Amino acid sequence: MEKDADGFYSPAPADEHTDLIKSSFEVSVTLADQQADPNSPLYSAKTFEQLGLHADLLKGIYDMGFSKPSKIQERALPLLLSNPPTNMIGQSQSGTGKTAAFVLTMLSRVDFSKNKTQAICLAPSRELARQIMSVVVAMGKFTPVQTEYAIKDSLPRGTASVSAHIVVGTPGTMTDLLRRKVIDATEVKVFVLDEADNMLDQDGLGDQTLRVKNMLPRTGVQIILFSATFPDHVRSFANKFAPNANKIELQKTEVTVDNIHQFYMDCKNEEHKYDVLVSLYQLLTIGQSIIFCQHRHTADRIAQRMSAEGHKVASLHGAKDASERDAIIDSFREGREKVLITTNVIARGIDILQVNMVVNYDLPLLNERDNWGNKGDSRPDIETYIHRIGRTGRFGRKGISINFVHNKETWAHMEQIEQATGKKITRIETNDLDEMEEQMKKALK
Ligand SMILES: Nc1ncnc2c1ncn2[C@@H]1O[C@H](COP(=O)(O)OP(=O)(O)OP(=O)(O)O)[C@@H](O)[C@H]1O
Repeated sequence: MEKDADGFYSPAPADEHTDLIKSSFEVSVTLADQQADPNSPLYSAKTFEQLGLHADLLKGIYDMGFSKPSKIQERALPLLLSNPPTNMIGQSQSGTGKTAAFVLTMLSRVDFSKNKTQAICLAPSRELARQIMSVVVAMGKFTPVQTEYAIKDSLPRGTASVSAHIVVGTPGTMTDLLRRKVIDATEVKVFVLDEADNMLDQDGLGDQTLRVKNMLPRTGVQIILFSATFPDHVRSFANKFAPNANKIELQKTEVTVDNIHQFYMDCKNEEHKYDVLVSLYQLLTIGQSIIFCQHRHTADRIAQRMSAEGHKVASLHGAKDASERDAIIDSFREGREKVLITTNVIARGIDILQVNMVVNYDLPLLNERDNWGNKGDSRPDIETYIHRIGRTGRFGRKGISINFVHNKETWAHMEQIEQATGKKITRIETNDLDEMEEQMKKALK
């Protein structure tokens, strides 16, 4: 099975199982080469057969077109599947296959003869929850797995109870369904947090996630935390949340993958950023692109302006209603839209292989407030940066990110990002389209 036009999995013609990574530019690197390179995060010495998976799940994996596990899958799966179940805190770069590791664990631990919820997975956005569900359904294709969403507007009004084996959702709706006993948690034995550092952050979803955990059985639940990033300030909470966990960790400088080439453009001012973005349009539409803004209103404003000037772009953010959000991301997955202007709502986890360019129209910032709630000095949000650029360069593919800087402050932010990630960010001139195209082609080769 390969991803269909919707970006979800569906059966592929037999001859389409190829290791060649497709891109709009000619690409010579093959996935097989990378999976044979011990320095690659995709490397594995083992086969899926050696990881102790059930035959029905192996069928699901091969049907998705996977041939070898990645490093995180090889290392995590034996630990995740061993008995007695042990908690896991797992870190691996963006786009290296963490989803399969936790989805296979949920599917392996479910007793399909019991119509009870046995695994719960939380993600920070409805878009990511829906994507994870598509992987559960694809990998579980040869099992009798029943699934249900816990995302806004997903259950018909008046649903009294859910008996699905696996429930995937966002923390607010999950809390609501557990509290109202629509989901019976008494038989839950696996609890997964994808993007765990974000889910546990006290400034973010931490409280809600803890509320969900407190409604699960006190013992006998295997807690699985996965992310590409685990900043120091959430590590200690993660250790408490998933006690005695097996840990797979990355060094700080290993967190970004080398196949994403990072650039910056020195814009004159805020308005010039818009002009530069418009001048990039042709390059943005060679493959697909995601443009990240700090605020919803910026995303809307840019999208409206560009549309009015005849460019085809879409915008997506958390202020849109659920059905509209689903339609926009589905349309982008299908490739009907090539440029998506958005906020941090889809900075994490979203896996669309055709995305070969990410633009940080605004660099991501931490919400710094002093004790009185006033805005203090701004600092770049390094983790969000890493996740944003990780929307390209999925599973060994090449990708490009471009940061727009336009004043002293944004320059300083970019330098801090460069320092923290240990990766060079190369300048591209804003006024030389040919050179820009050349650089980009080189980066994608
Ligand atoms: N063993 C494999 N062989 C081939 N493709 C794989 C394999 N494992 C995962 N993939 C593919 O790699 C892509 C990235 O996987 P996934 O979305 O799980 O990454 P991730 O590590 O969760 O990234 P992020 O940190 O951004 O959430 C997906 O398209 C997935 O189908």
